[in-house]
Amino acid sequence: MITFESVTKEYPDGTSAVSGLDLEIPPGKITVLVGPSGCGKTTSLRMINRMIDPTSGRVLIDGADVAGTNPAKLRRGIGYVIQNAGLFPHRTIVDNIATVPMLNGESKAKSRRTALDLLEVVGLDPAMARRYPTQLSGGQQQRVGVARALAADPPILLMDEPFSAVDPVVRHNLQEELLRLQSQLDKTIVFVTHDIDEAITIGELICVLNVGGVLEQAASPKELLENPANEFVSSFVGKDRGFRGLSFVAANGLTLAKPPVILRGDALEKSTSAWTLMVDDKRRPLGWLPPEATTTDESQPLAEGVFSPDDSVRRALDIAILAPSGSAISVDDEGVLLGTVAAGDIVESVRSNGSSATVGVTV
Ligand SMILES: Nc1ncnc2c1ncn2[C@@H]1O[C@H](COP(=O)(O)OP(=O)(O)OP(=O)(O)O)[C@@H](O)[C@H]1O
Repeated sequence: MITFESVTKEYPDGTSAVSGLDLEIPPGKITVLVGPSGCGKTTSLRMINRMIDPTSGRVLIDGADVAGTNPAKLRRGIGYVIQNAGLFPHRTIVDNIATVPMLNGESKAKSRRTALDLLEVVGLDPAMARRYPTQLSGGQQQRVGVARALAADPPILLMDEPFSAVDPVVRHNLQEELLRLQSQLDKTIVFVTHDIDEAITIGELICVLNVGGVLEQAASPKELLENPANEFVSSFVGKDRGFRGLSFVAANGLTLAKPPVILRGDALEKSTSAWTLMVDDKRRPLGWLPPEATTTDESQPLAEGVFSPDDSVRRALDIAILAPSGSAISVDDEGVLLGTVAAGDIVESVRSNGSSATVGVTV
């Protein structure tokens, strides 16, 4: 548990970066500090590892005031990841990652073995170990940054806009990767971003800060979308919070229809006015056949994907909107067809169960 007790930070020029921050950051979860530029996110984060000391108030880790711990020692137990990874340019990837274990007294050989293992953990080919940072893409460097922060196996990980410098696709992959890692590692992660979408994707607790380091709301993503505490939070969360709220509604309650189905290889007996789903011999969906199709060669691949009952209504609606047929296909764990649901029926289902902002309803 990381606790901020009435923490204030005023810089020597009089800037009030954080004022009277009271916050409890739970262990083993991802807590996101989010807010507009200059609201004191980085300042708050850096007060945890004493890169910055508060002007008044206390930051406690498991009840102990960090002010009583030697900063260098403190930082070796707290991983730190920043934008652009901040790798040492003249060290190879393996040596970048091995730095902290070596500082902690591990032998070079053992530290390098740890580093190679971590490359795999963060999804990088160990063959990259001998390269230098500039020989990696931005996303790969960011993964190395995460591996380096994990190298001493610290219980706490501080991440300051770690994925901001990469393109949206890589960013999405890195977010997914972080969630996958966290499901195995259970670290206490404090993550700074100015992007509310990123906060909602990865955060278990989201702390919305206003300029001057004022905490406007600390809540789960679902709670934040459902009940923004005030005007500032609701405008920061965005106008489409109703749609985003569907991320927290399970798709398992949607009523599925049985679409017309044709087996791959079978001849079309008669043309139909409806979209027909082509399946394989195990009833796994392969593609949509347009109305009036005369041959299965006209089938359109399922580029938009399929959803499972464990997915969210948002995912189902997204698929339905993108699908040429206007319907989303649901499959079981083996990829076998369960049924389909049209975009309009998804919306109707949500509406009849209350507005989508009333997340948590089972449709
Ligand atoms: N060393 C400093 N001296 C004076 N003022 C500073 C210093 N560092 C930060 N500030 C100011 O403190 C306020 C909070 O800065 P901070 O970097 O914590 O914000 P942030 O929310 O992380 O912003 P961003 O999203 O733009 O990175 C800002 O007004 C900033 O200009």
